[in-house]
This record gives sequence, structure tokens and C-alpha cells, in this order.
Amino acid sequence: MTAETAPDRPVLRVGTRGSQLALTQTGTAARAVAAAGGLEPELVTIRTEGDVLTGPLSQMGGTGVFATALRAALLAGSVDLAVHSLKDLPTAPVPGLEVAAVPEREDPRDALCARDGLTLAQLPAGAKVGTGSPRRAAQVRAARPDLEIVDIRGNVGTRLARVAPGDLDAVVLAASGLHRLGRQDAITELIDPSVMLPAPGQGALALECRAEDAAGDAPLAIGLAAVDHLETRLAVTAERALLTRLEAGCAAPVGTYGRLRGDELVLDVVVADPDGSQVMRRGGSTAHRTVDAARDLGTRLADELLADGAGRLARLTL
Ligand SMILES: NCc1[nH]cc(CCC(=O)O)c1CC(=O)O
Repeated sequence: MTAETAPDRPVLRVGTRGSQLALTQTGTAARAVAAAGGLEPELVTIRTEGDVLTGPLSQMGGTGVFATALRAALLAGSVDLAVHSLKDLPTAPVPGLEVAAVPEREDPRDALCARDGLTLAQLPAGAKVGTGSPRRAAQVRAARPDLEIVDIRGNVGTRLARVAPGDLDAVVLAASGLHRLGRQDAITELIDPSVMLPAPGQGALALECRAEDAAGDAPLAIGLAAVDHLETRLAVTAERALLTRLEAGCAAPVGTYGRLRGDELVLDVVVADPDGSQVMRRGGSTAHRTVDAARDLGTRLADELLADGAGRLARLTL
């Protein structure tokens, strides 16, 4: 990318989706890994199934539409590193690949972007709120049953542009994406997690490479170790273990938020009917700050929810 510097440094080929958000966050992550490993980053744009298909995301047939092509490029050796939005990455491990680093998370909250500076509580009855996410729809409906949910999709800019006279009164988007794109000016409320729990992994990135490149003292392994962030890894490990046990995908009506509070790892969960009629909440914590304890916490909360009948809800879509 920066041809004027050190032409003799080995090149790090980094796969990315072509959206503006993907290019921005991949560029930032790639520069950090490359700088720490003494490498020269080069972005390789890969067109994914999720960029090509149109229609509601919740009906596009399951998880991983964004990740599959990047993973194929890693396995084929055409790139050495893939940068994913963690919340779009399927939980099933891929033989031969490893999420070797999870950098420090951005703000995990969802953001309301409404006309006239309005908050969720201030929107008038009947106001139209756009989202393609069953998780967001369920929690908006639970908080404000009088609002109308409109199913939308498209990239962040497209969705923001729908907030216009005669169209939508508001949309809900991830605060992290808006920050990365420099569009935080559009945010009228950072929705508190007590009202809306984010998607598992929201705001975090997953840096994935071939398993044989993840360990040892090769430049890439050194670069990845330098950007890995333990607190974020613990939080997202608990969130993703929950999702795995619920057998829910990234488009499921499941919200969860893990974070350290003092010495404890705390996890909050919501599983909801997308129509807002049923909302199940759960919380738990562990005193052990290890990846294994984080995984156990997520699995345990999922088992408690399943025992209460959450399995039906977790597999519902809009
Ligand atoms: N499913 C789309 C998607 N995937 C990742 C982000 C950005 C947020 C993140 O990095 O978690 C977004 C946009 C959004 O949800 O508003």
C-alpha cells in the first residue's frame, strides 16, 4: 500500500471484502499487524456471495455468506491473512485455519440514527424503523411495540440514506461500523445494552490465517500476537460459545454482551421472538479470566436458556 517505504520488506497479502467498511477496517488491522511484524501490507479485494446476492439478509440461507470466499482464498494460498467482522464469522472452526488475533473491540453497542435527533423513546407512535436484523427488530418491538419495523438491507451508507422524509424515521446500525466509516455524526442515541444487547462479537474483528502460520516466530505470527487483545478475546469467546450452544446463526434473534467487571467476566443474553412477543433474558459471570472459563460461561447460560425453551426462538428469523 505504501510503496515509498522499505521495498525489501516481505509482503503481507490481506484478503478483504470490497465494501467501504471492510476496506477501512481491513486497512487499519493490516497496517497494525504488518508494522509489528516488519511486513508490507497489500490488500486483496475478494468478492463474496453476500456482496452479490440481493434480498433480505435473513433469508439468504444461513451464516457465513461474507466469510466463505475469504476463507477459500486463505486455504488456496492467494492471501495470508483475512480480516472479518467477528459477528459475521460462523462459529464452526475450519480445519487448517485459525483466528489468530482478536484486536481490541470498538464500541459494541447498537446505534439509533433517527431524524431530528430523536431517541428511541422520543420517536412518535407509528414511526418507521429500518433494520434487517431479527435481533434488532425483536428488541425494538419489545421496547416500543407501537413502532413499525421495516426490513432493509444494503451497506451502511445505503441504510443511512433511507432516513429521509417520506421514507424511514430511523435505522439501527452498529456504532462500531459508523465510527470506522467516520459517520458517527448520524448517531442520535447509543442504545444502552439494557434495552438492546448487541450481536455476538459486534464491534470486534477476527484476524484469521492458516494454522501453520499462527504460531512460532515468523513475522506474521509476531504481528498477530502484538495486536491480540485478551479482554476482547474473553468477551467474544463467551458470546460465541453461547451462540454455538444455541445452534443459532449470526442472523438469529440473539443478543449478548460480555465484558470484564473488576476481576469477573460478565455475560448478558437475550433471546427473543422477532415479533417482540417473547423476550428471555439471562445473566451470569465467572471469576476466572481464561478462555476456557469464558467458553464455559457462554455454554452454561445457553443451556439454562434451552432448558427454559429458548431453542425455538433462537432459530426464528424475521
Ligand atoms: N451485518 C453487517 C455488519 N457486519 C459488521 C458490521 C459492523 C459492525 C461490526 O464490526 O460488528 C455490520 C454493519 C452493522 O451491523 O451495522
